[in-house]
Amino acid sequence: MLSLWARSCQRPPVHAFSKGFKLLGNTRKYHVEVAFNIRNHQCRGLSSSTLVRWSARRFNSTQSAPPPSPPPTSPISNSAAKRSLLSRFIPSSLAPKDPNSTSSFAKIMSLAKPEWKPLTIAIGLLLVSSTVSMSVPFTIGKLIDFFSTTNPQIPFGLSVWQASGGLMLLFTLGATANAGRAILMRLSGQRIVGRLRERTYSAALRQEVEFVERGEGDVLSRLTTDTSIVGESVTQNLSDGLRAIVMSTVGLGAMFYVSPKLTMLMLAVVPPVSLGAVFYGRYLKQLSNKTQEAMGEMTKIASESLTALRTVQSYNAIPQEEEKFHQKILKVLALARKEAIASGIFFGSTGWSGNITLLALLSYGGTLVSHGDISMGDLTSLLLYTVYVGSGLQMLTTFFSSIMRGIGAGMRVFEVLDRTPAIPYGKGEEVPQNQFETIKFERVHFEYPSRRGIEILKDFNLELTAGESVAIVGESGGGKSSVHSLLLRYYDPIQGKITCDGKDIRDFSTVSWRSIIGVVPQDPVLFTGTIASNIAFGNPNATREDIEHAAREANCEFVWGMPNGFDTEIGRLSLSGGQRQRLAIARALLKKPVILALDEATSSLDATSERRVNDAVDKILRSRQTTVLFVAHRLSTIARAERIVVLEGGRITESGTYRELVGRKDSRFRVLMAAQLNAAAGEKLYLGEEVESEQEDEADPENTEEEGDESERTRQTSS
Ligand SMILES: Nc1ncnc2c1ncn2[C@@H]1O[C@H](COP(=O)(O)OP(=O)(O)OP(=O)(O)O)[C@@H](O)[C@H]1O
Repeated sequence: MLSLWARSCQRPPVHAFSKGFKLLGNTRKYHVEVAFNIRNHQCRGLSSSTLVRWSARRFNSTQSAPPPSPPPTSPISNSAAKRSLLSRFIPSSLAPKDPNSTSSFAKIMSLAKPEWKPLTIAIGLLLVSSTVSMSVPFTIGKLIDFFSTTNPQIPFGLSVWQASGGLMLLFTLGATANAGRAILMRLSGQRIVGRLRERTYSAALRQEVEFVERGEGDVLSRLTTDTSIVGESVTQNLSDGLRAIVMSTVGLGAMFYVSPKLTMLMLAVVPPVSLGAVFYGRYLKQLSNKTQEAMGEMTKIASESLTALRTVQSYNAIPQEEEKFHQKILKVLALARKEAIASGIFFGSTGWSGNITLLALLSYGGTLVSHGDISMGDLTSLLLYTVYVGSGLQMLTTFFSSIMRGIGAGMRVFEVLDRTPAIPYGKGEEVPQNQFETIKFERVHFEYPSRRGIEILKDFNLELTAGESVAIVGESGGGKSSVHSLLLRYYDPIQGKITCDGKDIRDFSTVSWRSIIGVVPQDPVLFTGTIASNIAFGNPNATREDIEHAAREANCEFVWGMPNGFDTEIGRLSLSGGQRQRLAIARALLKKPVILALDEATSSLDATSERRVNDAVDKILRSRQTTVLFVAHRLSTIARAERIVVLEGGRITESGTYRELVGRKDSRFRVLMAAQLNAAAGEKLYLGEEVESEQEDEADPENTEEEGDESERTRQTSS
């Protein structure tokens, strides 16, 4: 009976797997989208407050809970945590000993601080409902004695109906208080989780891209499942814990009042159960951490293949992806099995010891009744109180293990929250004015943090002057895009520096620095929304005229042909490669960048799209208001740049105008271009086209020089 009762009272541990996903069905999509596009968020130089506001809007629109209040600007303070109202209610013996756990515990408690009002009311209601329910065994005992006497007397001279009515009122009061407590706790819990998610999300967005890109799944799992476990710990589990404490202490007090001898007998089971609870809780915390890590890996596999569904399907790689996911699921299940066995053993043995105690109480209590030491009603009350105390103790165990689980999850969440990004976000000086004279890469050495020991750039030097356009050419994988990554401060050099008018760009705030740079990546990313919102990404205040002007400048004429024009809803991949590039150019132009980092799309564009993109680029070059750093592959783009630099072996080996480089008989540039022209000629031959004359035209430096001269002339005229 005790075990049955206890089992019904015991809250099953929150299973992170199902719960996290259920809770986050809608929000998840957005987090995945953003986690995958973190470079875009950062390079747009969105201000922190805009990001938080924006994410909160998108986030809250998918939550049923009331909107969370704006996130506090300061990080969680430890001193505040120590003063936390709720921490006073947690017995110190329950607080974990490991210093990391202790601070995580304090921080978790501090999360409840803004909710102190509803939580205090909830605690008051909890006391009321617990007092009422604790009076039930006593009342039942009295009723049994009342009905088993020949001349029943109700205290205070009340009639049976009056007494019944009074009891009914009391129980209704208890039930109402219980309902109020549950509602307040749940709402506070949702608000706490909402706030925690917002803060974690903001912290994740501010990390250097490498951190998020290396463990996207893990960050998402922290953001979703771990935060909900923490929220659960701080409200629901805490409420259950308080209830358990009230039930056990009041129950024990009542038992001592009825029969000290029987109470001592019952207490024999408490020490072994408590010891078991401590070990069980600690073991569960370790398991919980491992489970969350395994969940992160699982999420990463799923999000990677779902976002690349076209590739997965085109390569018939569904079985392969299923197998990878299955392996991760097996890992999660192995951990869940360990947890199931541990909880089975623990709850089975506590239930067994509870039943044995009850049996002992019945036998010894029966003897006491037969000797007339206690009444039948007293024995009944005592047995019922034992059940209450037993279930209270079991709830305490669950509470302890849930708190341990919450601490484990909290440590993972706070790891992101408290992490200092390797590239500080938004700290540093403002870029003085929106114009500069030179940007220099000075003796830059660079290697990716994930591939230490492999230098991509070795003693790389490059100078850009205001308004100049420079094309970096080189072999694939030579490090051209890495130069852009360094310029945008996705990474910092391991040696050397990048300076703007002599000042190291590391001294500038990343927000301010990135705000002067427009980026057109090789494979531009679109966000779910309208074409207008995609062009205005990072420029929430742009007017429709600004957006249309930028679109016109970028040759996005296809937008006017769409049924809903700029209000056409698009998804990640719902435009062609060329359209996406032009849209990305419009997005960059809207920002009115001082520097434009343009990574040319190579294979995705056909001849017409290429021409449209190049026309758009020409317009930018003609204005000479923007310094352009191209990563270029196609001769048609390369010829447009005022200066070409050849990147080989991690350094610049040649530099000059198109005419100069082509004019040098032994230049590496000629070799690189010849390889490209041969490839192009091969393509045309394959298509059965007449190539000779065209190839001659294109390969003849004189012809391309004319094109270069033409663009130079146009630039000079406009400037
Ligand atoms: N995030 C990363 N982590 C580790 N290594 C990377 C990363 N990105 C690129 N690399 C490596 O750095 C080298 C230079 O890459 P990068 O993209 O800069 O070359 P690229 O010249 O732009 O190539 P392509 O012309 O093919 O676009 C390559 O060997 C690549 O594998």
